[in-house]
Amino acid sequence: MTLTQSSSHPALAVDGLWKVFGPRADRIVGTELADLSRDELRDRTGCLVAVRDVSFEVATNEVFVVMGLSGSGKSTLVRCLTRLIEPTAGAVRYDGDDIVQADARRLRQLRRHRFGMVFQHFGLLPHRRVLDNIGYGLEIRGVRKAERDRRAGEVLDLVGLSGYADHYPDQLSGGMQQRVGLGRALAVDPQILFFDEPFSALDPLIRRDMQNEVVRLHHEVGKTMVFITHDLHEALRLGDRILIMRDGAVVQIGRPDEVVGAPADDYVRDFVADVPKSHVLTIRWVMRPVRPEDPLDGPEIGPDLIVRDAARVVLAATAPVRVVHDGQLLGMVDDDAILRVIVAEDDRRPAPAPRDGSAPGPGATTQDAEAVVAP
Ligand SMILES: Nc1ncnc2c1ncn2[C@@H]1O[C@H](COP(=O)(O)OP(=O)(O)OP(=O)(O)O)[C@@H](O)[C@H]1O
Repeated sequence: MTLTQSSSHPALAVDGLWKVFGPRADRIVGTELADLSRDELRDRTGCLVAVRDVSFEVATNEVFVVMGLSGSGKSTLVRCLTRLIEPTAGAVRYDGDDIVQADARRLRQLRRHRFGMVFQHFGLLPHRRVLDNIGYGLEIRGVRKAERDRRAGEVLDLVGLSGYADHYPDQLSGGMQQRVGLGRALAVDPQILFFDEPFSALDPLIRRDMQNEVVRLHHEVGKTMVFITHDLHEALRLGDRILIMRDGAVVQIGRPDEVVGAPADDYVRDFVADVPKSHVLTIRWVMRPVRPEDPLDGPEIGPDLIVRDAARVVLAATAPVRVVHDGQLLGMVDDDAILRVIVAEDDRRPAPAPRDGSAPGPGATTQDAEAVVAP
């Protein structure tokens, strides 16, 4: 998971997307009615705005996570992306092809050939073996049985279910059933995989296992993934970038370190308050400008190294560590900067502001930089 920002040719581009439930929903979009409170809007029109003018892009091979509390509109959003729910307004483009404008035939084609979906309730066919469940999408595409079984067999190994081809879903644990769901989505070799809270029903250990599985699969097959969750830790673990939603609208889109290091508002700040910052923030967030008197013979590290992973090198060094990218010296890191982040995780009392004018990460405010070291 190395991609951190959208490329010029995104796999998915969402532009001004709205979903309003209720009668004559399109009269709400972009008017002052949409600014009414939820209750007022319901009383006056019988409508509810579930997705509010949402725009974002997902780069090819990116893992893009949509996160928000229950009712914030995540499921509605992801269903609009494949038109399982009909958007009220806006565009959803795949390689430039707007799915909102697609006729029924084109829509079917897109769904069969481009998308894979993994939901919380696995939706497995109970009377079919694991192998046949995994091959189901290929069957719908009209792929012959021998080829289906060959491909399903490959995917079976990929999702860690070797030896379970002939089992039936009810003979498997929840985690294993979700592996079948994952396998079924992967078997058709989709361009984009959509996950709608796929692991919410699993117990925490299995859930972690499955998250690792997604990370591993992403490394192996390198798919574009859109992942919905209400769990911040899941979002931070999986996402190249995270979109945070509230009341149907986008509150922030950023890399995990940006969301944790520079939360857009109090809503996000609350979300990330308990995140161990050294596990998420990169060296970029704690380095300071180079001073003329700095010795330049210390060790060298990259700016995107996670603070926790850099701690050993920095704390063992006898000179300040140089932060270098593409041969360019970006800044320096001292023991202090590392310790401030780590100590702040144990001790949430206000700590002193940085003494050395440490450079906060890209786009951060002074307040954000202080929040990083002294939450
Ligand atoms: N078919 C529908 N008709 C009317 N309102 C709906 C419909 N589906 C969802 N909503 C409302 O839209 C809002 C967003 O719901 P949605 O399920 O997308 O949120 P969510 O963030 O996915 O929540 P959860 O995590 O609980 O599933 C909620 O207020 C919900 O009650």
